[in-house]
Amino acid sequence: MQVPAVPEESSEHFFEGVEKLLEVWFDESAMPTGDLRNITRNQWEDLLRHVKCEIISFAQNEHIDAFLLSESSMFVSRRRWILKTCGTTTPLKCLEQLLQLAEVEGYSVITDIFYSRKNFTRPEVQNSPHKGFYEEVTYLDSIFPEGRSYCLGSINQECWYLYTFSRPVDGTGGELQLKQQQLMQLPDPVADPDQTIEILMQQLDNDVMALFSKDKFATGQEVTQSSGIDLLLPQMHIDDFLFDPCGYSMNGINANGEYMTIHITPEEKFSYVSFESNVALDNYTRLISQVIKTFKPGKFIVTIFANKSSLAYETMKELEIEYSTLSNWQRTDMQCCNFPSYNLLFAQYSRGKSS
Ligand SMILES: C[S@+](CC[C@H](N)C(=O)[O-])C[C@H]1O[C@@H](n2cnc3c(N)ncnc32)[C@H](O)[C@@H]1O
Repeated sequence: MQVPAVPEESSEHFFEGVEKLLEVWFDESAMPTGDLRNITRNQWEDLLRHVKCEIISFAQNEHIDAFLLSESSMFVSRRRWILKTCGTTTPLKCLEQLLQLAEVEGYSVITDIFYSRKNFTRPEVQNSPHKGFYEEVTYLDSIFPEGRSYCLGSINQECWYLYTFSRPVDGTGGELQLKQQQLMQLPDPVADPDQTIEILMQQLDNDVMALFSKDKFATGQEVTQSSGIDLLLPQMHIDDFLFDPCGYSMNGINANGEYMTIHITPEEKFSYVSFESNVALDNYTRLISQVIKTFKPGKFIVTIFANKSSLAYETMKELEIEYSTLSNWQRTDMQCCNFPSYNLLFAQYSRGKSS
């Protein structure tokens, strides 16, 4: 596979590892036989032209299609679409085409949308409508007038932006449908996994980052095994890619339709690693520790979205113990938010001076 060359944003080499993450869920009640996976590869390629990225690899199972992109990943399941792209890509620009393609599948109502990203390292090199969060919100508001936008963390230092809209659960379908289901003893229609953890890491260990380069390994598969990425969630079927001269991306999918995805920008001056998964665990503390031990960041952000209220709070309590004042980690921020159908944990850590 011929991967396009990294776009030069200025004479000094720089790559923005920080991704823009877009997740859209469609209402299936009007079209129970609808399926976003009927959208063809050509249609996805056409849609991704608006984003300015390309498909470089593909894997699937009976629940989920996983595309590895020249700038990160796209996951397609029956009624949920996820696009994660880095660099100077423009993911919001494909939204209107996505809605048209979904409508052909019978999906005309969105139940949830999440758009999120960490603050960029170099916002000035981004393209419209991603030149700033206000511009992104204005663009999203023109499509989803009821969306809400938030900033977690410190607006003048490290932060994480979120734009979200959830269709209210009211008599127009949600609550009524649920009551009818309970009366008829039908299973909950929301069978798809409904939690997402992201760990966004920076200032990574040089020796670990040196692994993700063509100097050390020829293929993604070799570096997946040597780095220990294959041990993080062992049930995942992995599709990986090692960029030339450096850089790494992987998608993992399992038999339950859950996914994981890791993207690595190893260049020392702007090193960045992201880990994301919707794997259902009762508590994420062990997974977080394993990811941190694998990549050895100098600072990281954790976000957990879950519609099970206990999950975010339990993990929050344990994180407080694991990364307490007794360890070398300093918690710079921690916030917990209740949204209409989800709870969100946001926590930010950096290594203490002594470590
Ligand atoms: C696509 S990967 C992973 C991006 C991801 N968002 C992350 O976490 O950093 C980006 C890394 O691959 C390198 N790279 C090499 N060739 C590339 C290409 N054709 N397109 C994008 N990145 C490339 C970049 O310099 C960077 O280190």
